[in-house]
Amino acid sequence: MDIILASGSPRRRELLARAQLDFRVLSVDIDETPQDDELPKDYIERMVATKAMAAIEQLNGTLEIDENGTNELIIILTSDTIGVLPDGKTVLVKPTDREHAYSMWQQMSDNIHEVWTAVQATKIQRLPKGTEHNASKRTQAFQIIDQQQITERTAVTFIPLTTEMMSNYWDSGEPADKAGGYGIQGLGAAWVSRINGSYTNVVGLPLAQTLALIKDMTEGSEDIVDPL
Ligand SMILES: Cc1cn([C@H]2C[C@H](O)[C@@H](COP(=O)(O)OP(=O)(O)OP(=O)(O)O)O2)c(=O)[nH]c1=O
Repeated sequence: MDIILASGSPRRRELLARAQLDFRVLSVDIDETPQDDELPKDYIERMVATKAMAAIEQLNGTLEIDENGTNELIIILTSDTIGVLPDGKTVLVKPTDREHAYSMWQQMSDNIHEVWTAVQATKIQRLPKGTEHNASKRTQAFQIIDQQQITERTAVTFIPLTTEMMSNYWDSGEPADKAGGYGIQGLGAAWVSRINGSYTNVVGLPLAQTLALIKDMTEGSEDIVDPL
């Protein structure tokens, strides 16, 4: 069973590598803009599903890699991390600029927010040669045979933040590509007084839960993946 981590996040790659299983990485690029009034649950589930479809599209474009018909079953892992404010509605994504980061941090200062990471495992099978079909002029070489999603939540408490702290942190460059504009694994750790829940979930991939998902999806098959 091939495992593909469809993610451009170096953090996710590092976390999954700790499980010592073989996997390939594919970068996907999708529009991550939340829709108006989209609830966190709807947004995060839409994100992991859209990333999975984008990954399958990319695989369709690289047919020659699997031309000899080996590795017919593939599990694609996609993931998305957001912050959610105590109102249960406000989604914290990656900051678009300094002002956006400040406005998120002001709401997180001296407060508890949740970090949610959703993971989707999509099991696909390569169609036998000659049975690929055309949909919207693109050759579909795979069919989805199973897909499961999990969402893990971790409560994170921030210390009170001053404007100077926010300014210095933004200037470090660390916040730009991270949900809620901070990295608990980096300088952002100094702002976190407490967490309740999975640490790896905050960093972007709840490792134990992701491995359980992979195991569950491969159970009963010839090559069950049982990491560590
Ligand atoms: C809260 C928090 C988030 N993050 C990161 C995890 C995710 O990489 C990122 C949220 O953006 P995502 O859209 O979830 O992921 P991504 O764009 O980095 O990667 P891809 O979509 O290709 O899988 O924020 C941290 O690294 N540390 C933290 O403490």
